[in-house]
Amino acid sequence: MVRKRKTSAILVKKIMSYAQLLPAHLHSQLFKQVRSSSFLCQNSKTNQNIPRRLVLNVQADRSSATMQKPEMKVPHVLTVAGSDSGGGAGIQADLKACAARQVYCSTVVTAVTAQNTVGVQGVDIMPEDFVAEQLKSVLSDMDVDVVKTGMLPSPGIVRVLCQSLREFPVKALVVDPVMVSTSGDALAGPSVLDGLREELLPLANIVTPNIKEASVLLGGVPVRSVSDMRAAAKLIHDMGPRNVLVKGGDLPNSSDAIDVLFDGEGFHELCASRVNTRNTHGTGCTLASCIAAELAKGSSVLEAVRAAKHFIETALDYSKDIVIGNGAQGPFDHFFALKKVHQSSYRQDKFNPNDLLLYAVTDSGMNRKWGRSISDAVKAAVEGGATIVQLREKHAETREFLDAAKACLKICHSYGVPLLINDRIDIALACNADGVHLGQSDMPAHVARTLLAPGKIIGVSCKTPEQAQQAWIDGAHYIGSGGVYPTTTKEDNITIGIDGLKELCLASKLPVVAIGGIKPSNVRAVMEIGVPNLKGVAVVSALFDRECIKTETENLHTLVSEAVLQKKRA
Ligand SMILES: Cc1ncc(COP(=O)(O)OP(=O)(O)O)c(N)n1
Ligand SMILES: Cc1ncsc1CCOP(=O)(O)O
Ligand SMILES: [Mg+2]
Repeated sequence: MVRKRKTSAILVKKIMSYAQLLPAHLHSQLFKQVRSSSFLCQNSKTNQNIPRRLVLNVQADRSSATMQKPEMKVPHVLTVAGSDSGGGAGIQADLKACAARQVYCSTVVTAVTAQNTVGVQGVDIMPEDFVAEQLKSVLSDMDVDVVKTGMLPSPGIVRVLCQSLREFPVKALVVDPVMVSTSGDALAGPSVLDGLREELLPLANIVTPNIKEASVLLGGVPVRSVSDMRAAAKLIHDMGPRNVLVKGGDLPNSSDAIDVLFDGEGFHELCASRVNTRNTHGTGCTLASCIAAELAKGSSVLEAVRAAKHFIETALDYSKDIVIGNGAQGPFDHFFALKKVHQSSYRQDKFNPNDLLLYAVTDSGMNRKWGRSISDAVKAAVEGGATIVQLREKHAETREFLDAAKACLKICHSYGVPLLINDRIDIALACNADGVHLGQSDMPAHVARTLLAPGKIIGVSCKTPEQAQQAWIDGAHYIGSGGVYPTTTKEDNITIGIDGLKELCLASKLPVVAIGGIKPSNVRAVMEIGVPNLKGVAVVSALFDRECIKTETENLHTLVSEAVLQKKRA
């Protein structure tokens, strides 16, 4: 009896999947036959049971009813790199990074290294003809979106790669100019440099040198500070790549991992917390592969770089205590998201607490006063360096709010900045915003969590340690706390002062952003309260009730970044 029920469940499943392959007009035939008793026969090739009469009908009907083939384009990165027998870097890191970012990855192997956590014991370089053959195999057949390069150990390999890229153009090229392994062993000699500089870099959308590689690319110019990194990024940009990301992870005397991105017009300084761990082997390969994966999915360069940096920071933090190998530098775990050990995964997914640095909160009254649309105001704020935006449109009609939210989402995402909606979960759901900000009288965060997709950000306003404790239990990602100073933006708002803010921060594990009356003259005093989970300031009038939003945002961004750096140095 039990067996019979099991069998029929399997058959129903099979029939349903078979139905998906058929043109719609054959579905009714299939289901009619399912009800009759003699509907199964064996397919001679696959030995699978399939509906008998339907097979005959499909054969008779071939000319008009071709089998429907469901087509789904899979984002695809091709990595052209060396194999690391230890599995931490090279091709192996690239495969894991792309898999973790849900992107398909094909591989062209340029060299095989004998390598472990101690160092590189041997390198066998592939003949350039065979690299060319691998490139042709993949590029002539598969729909590759982005090519990412790692170890290119001979000038001939650089040459055949450039020839292949000209023959089979792709959407983007990410060049990680790998020259030295993390253990200090040389992986590409000076003979490769000319080809890299003259042939490959002009084809690249982005090149990602660390400070040592930037220095080598520039013929030995020292790169020792953030301002050296900016100068180096500009000079490397002159070699032809559209974007240059100089990675400052090895900068001396820096408690943060600061990278500089130059896009030919302006600089973006991207800051991530330095994770104290030995397990950093493969971070360069992984970062470049994540950037490639995000570009393959359609992100902008800035968005891709931000997402990749956040991925690395989270992976390093998750893996900081794992032990693989006996050497000085171990690999890390790319698949932290599969292991729900840390916190529940939604708390980590999309949210980067560093994004709270300069939180721009809009106000419809102020935009009306200055004759600006919501999207123009938001554009100016993100151009000026706002790191997260909240639409707080208390008087907007639903449709107007939704249209504005959609437009703002496009703008924010093109700068890699998350967009949250104040109060209105319906608007957040309808425009697929990155999350919501909720007050004490809004929907409780744990209920909002059940409505929003996993990974969407939830912020909660709190004035007291008890409210902060509840926000943590409810699964909030961050707390907005204030008014720190008196404000006219929010009626009847109780001021908690610097002391109230500090007390709340100390009582919570969650990242906190301070709000209420914050402006250039007091931002330093707020950030100086000396608690690690105070991540930034949220501001309405000091940005949106001013003549030039972009200038005010730039100014405040500089002040708050300086305050954070100083806090870290202290
Ligand atoms: C970042 C941030 N913090 C606090 C608030 C205030 O939210 P709430 O208490 O719900 O008040 P309204 O903004 O809805 O008036 C906020 N909006 N953002
Ligand atoms: C929304 C909100 N919540 C607490 S204070 C405040 C208003 C902040 O506005 P401003 O930055 O203009 O003081
Ligand atoms: Mg509210």
